[in-house]
Amino acid sequence: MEEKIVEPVIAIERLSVHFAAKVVLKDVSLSVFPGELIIIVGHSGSGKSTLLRAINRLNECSPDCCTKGTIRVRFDGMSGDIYAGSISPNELRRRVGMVFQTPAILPFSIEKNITMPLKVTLGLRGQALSEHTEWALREASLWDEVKERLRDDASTLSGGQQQRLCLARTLALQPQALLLDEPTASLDFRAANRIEQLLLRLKKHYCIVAVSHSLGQAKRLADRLFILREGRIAQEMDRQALQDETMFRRLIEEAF
Ligand SMILES: Nc1ncnc2c1ncn2[C@@H]1O[C@H](COP(=O)(O)OP(=O)(O)OP(=O)(O)O)[C@@H](O)[C@H]1O
Repeated sequence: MEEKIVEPVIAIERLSVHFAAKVVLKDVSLSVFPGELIIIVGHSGSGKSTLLRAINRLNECSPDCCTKGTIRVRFDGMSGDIYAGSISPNELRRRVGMVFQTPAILPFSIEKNITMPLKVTLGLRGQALSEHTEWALREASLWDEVKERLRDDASTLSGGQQQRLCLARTLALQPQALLLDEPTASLDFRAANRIEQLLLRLKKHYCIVAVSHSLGQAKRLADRLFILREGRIAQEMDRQALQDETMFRRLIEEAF
């Protein structure tokens, strides 16, 4: 029987990023396959957030940023090198949703945090708008907690709920990949655990690249782990290496 070749959804090749004279990423290559959850770890300042931001071209918001190398994507309705000029950053960011470390809620009600981007970006109105809003809140495992208080200000939610609201807002635009920058960093154990369970469910439908400071979290969640050191990939571990305690410790010691 012919073996089916699985193509990566995101293929990063020899990516280098500078801010003015400062080299932050050097020759980074990694691929993300369908349904994979990739975790990036590394010391503070090793370039983890810069790598995430390169995938949806957010580094370009800094005028002194220079990016070299390629990032090829294969999404429904979009394929090619995102830096080659034929893909618009806005279209790219719809397909590659990003959630930041500190929940970036909008200063409106819980409901409006979802409906506003849906109206502006997808032009939804009426019944379609409310159905899609409910779908996104369910997808982020938040609906049952907020369905009776949709008109309350989003700032009245707990930190973990705000993080899931941000995730719901990202999912509402139906991305094909998710970039998560330390999604549980500001949460207590219980709230972090809820997000972890949610990510394990979501990875069946989206490919996910997450930055984490927790090796325990990486062991629990990652299909593959990448360790960044001074802007380069110092180590890659697959699920087997992550589960083998002796190998895991040896590779971590080598890389850090
Ligand atoms: N817009 C920018 N302009 C100049 N330097 C930047 C910019 N963004 C990031 N840097 C620098 O790039 C380096 C890597 O930053 P980055 O945020 O990617 O690190 P990180 O590994 O995510 O760190 P942390 O774990 O502390 O969040 C840092 O030295 C940072 O100061």
